[in-house]
Amino acid sequence: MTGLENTNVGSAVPAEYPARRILPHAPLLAAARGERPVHRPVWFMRQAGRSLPEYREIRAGVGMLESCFDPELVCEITMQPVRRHKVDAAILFSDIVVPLKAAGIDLDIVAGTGPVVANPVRTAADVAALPSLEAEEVGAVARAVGLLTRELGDTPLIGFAGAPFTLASYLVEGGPSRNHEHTKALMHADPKTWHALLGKLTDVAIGFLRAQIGAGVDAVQLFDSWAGALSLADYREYVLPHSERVFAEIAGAGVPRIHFGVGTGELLGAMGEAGADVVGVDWRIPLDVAATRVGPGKALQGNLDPAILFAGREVVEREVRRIVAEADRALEAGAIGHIFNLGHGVLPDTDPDAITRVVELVHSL
Ligand SMILES: O=C(O)CCc1c2[nH]c(c1CC(=O)O)Cc1[nH]c(c(CC(=O)O)c1CCC(=O)O)Cc1[nH]c(c(CC(=O)O)c1CCC(=O)O)Cc1[nH]c(c(CCC(=O)O)c1CC(=O)O)C2
Repeated sequence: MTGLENTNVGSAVPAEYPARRILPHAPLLAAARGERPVHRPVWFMRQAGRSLPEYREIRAGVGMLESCFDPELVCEITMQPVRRHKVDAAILFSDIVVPLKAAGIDLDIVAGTGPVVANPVRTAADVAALPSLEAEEVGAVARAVGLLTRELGDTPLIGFAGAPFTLASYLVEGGPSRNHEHTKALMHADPKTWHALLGKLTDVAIGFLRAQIGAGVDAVQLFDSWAGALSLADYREYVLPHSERVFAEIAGAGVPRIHFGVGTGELLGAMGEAGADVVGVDWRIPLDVAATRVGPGKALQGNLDPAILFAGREVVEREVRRIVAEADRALEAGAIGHIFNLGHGVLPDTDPDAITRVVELVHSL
């Protein structure tokens, strides 16, 4: 019993995917598909957010989750880094817990902490009581995507969802966690309940991604930010089948799929099996080494350490050049493309001008 049986895929499933923008020359989409981009694409996780004064200004007095359900505000916040940095992709301003909130789970995002869940999920009864995600509950997000596809012109829009394991960790721990002890205890002590929980969260992720794809995003990223807390054996047994189902259920949409985690150096081979087109790599492993672990036929994304942006122009330039050289060696080692990114999100106090300079440098290489 893997817990994968008779799980209904979330009802946030459009009948069919409406026509999407055709962006024949978008470097991000070309790199993801192994075609030759006109220049090396670059974007940054968390590019929309606290590093930008214009973000802090427009968010003043508006709650984080409240802002995620305001289509016009989501559109403006998403556009801010695109206008300022001239990045090769926009990433939808939302959060990994948005579909959980939309489904009716009692949680909030506490500044300086992150998502906090009122009633942590610990038992089979808690799992059985979890609500499923209905399409209309994320209608505001779909409307934001619609506004953005008109505003963005030829720049692709990346949608995203939290991966089943990372979402489960927030629900079981009740908030950010260093050791994930309640999550791992449930995983090992009650596999049946664990797989039932991940099955429900897989449906939520699929439903959230399908709502975004149906509204016109051009690529998607699955954030398994906490997967690095797991051993390879546990990742394969308790997590991979569920992440695999997310990618399989959205494969028909024909949009590039990016699979990202943090601290995943030992998991890259298994993550490569989940079925995504691109694997995001954190800064702890060189991209050419990552290419040998992920296996051939995938594009790679990454992987500048976000902290390097605080080290001054010379260091940033040296490190960007190193990563581009490692990416070119990765292409010789079987990777089909490279999307320049950080190894995790932009840190809140980053100098926005340092980010703009990285875009200019990457485009010049
Ligand atoms: O420190 C805090 O105030 C809580 C930050 C936090 C949030 N969600 C959270 C966390 C935990 C964490 O990031 O460590 C929880 C969260 N949100 C997200 C992730 C995935 C990840 O970043 O690894 C996670 C888990 C991060 C982790 O636990 O390591 C995803 C996320 N949040 C967000 C976005 C969208 C975007 O950046 O455009 C995205 C996805 C796209 C991306 O990463 O680029 C946006 C977001 N979420 C949030 C914020 C801060 C809101 C504010 O105070 O103005 C912001 C904006 C910003 O980062 O400045 C809230």
